[in-house]
Amino acid sequence: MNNPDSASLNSSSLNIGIIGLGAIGCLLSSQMPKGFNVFALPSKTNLKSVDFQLDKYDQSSHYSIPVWQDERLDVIIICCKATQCLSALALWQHAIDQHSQIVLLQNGMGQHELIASKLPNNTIFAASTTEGAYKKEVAHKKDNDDNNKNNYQQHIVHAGQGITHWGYYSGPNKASKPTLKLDLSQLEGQHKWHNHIEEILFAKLALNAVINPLTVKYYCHNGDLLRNQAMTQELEDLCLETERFFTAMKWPLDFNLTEKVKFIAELTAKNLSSMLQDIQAKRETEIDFINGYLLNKANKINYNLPLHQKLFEHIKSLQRS
Ligand SMILES: NC(=O)C1=CN([C@@H]2O[C@H](COP(=O)(O)OP(=O)(O)OC[C@H]3O[C@@H](n4cnc5c(N)ncnc54)[C@H](OP(=O)(O)O)[C@@H]3O)[C@@H](O)[C@H]2O)C=CC1
Ligand SMILES: CC(C)(CO)C(=O)C(=O)O
Repeated sequence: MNNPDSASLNSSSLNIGIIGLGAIGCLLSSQMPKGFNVFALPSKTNLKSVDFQLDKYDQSSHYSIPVWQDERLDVIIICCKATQCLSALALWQHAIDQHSQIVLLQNGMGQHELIASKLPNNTIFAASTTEGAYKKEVAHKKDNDDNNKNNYQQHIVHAGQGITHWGYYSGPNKASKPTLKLDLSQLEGQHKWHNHIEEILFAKLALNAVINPLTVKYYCHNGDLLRNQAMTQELEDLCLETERFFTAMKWPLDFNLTEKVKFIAELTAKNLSSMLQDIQAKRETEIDFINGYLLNKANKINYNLPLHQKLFEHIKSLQRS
């Protein structure tokens, strides 16, 4: 289902800002139709544009997204990691006015509450994607001092097609169920409006909280979790602990978690989880917003999650080393 009311808005006159031009931010900006006014809000504020090559369906295309100058932004989509949301907001706070709709597009949970508390007058939406994309390399960096134009060239690979769900999260006019100004039907790829986006966020959280830390613990591809009896047993135990906690919290999970985790691990058998990729690249992981989010909520009701706790401490110790 598409966002019901947005089609009546003239999307081409909208100004869309994208904070975080990494793998998903670049992919999403490439999915905006020509004629949309899309502006980049990257981590390097001195750029004039963010330029990237995107490989998808065996084709390479080049994109150049102008960096936001002072345009009024109707919709701002935050595409950085959950851990980076607060600093990204601080960096680009001046680009946000109270009419800007904010969309958070990350794995994990907790960042929505943090951002909503910083922007109580803005309507917040959440999005979650099963698309797969990665940054191949920084091909080159051009500095043209003559016209003071700096371009930062990235190479993004769209590795797996998926679906992006969008939905209302929070805001000052909750009762009126505000709709997103962006008409999702005009975007390339699969984009769907969801009336209860928390369901999607919680489902992704449960999957990530099992697959990601286990692949780090065993330093393995997703599918390898199912090739060893002891590892599979641990995966099943972790699924059970997670499912029981979701039930205790009355969080939605309308599928059998063990079956779903096994299905996704098999479907993505040759993939390295995003958490393992972060560990390998010595980047901060999203553990605080995945297993850490569960532990935080569990602490508040004196609920024990021993398996999550152990994995959390393990990943944290790896991050420190
Ligand atoms: N990649 C994928 O296939 C998938 C990713 N996701 C989720 O999507 C989210 C984004 O992931 P992904 O695109 O892979 O991550 P990336 O690391 O590729 O991109 C994050 C981007 O945010 C930028 N950024 C960091 N801090 C700031 C800041 N203060 N202001 C502006 N920009 C900032 C980074 O810039 P810099 O590099 O300069 O720090 C980087 O370009 C994550 O939550 C991830 O879990 C979900 C499904 C699939
Ligand atoms: C579902 C999974 C585990 C697939 O790799 C993922 O979303 C991730 O790596 O973050």
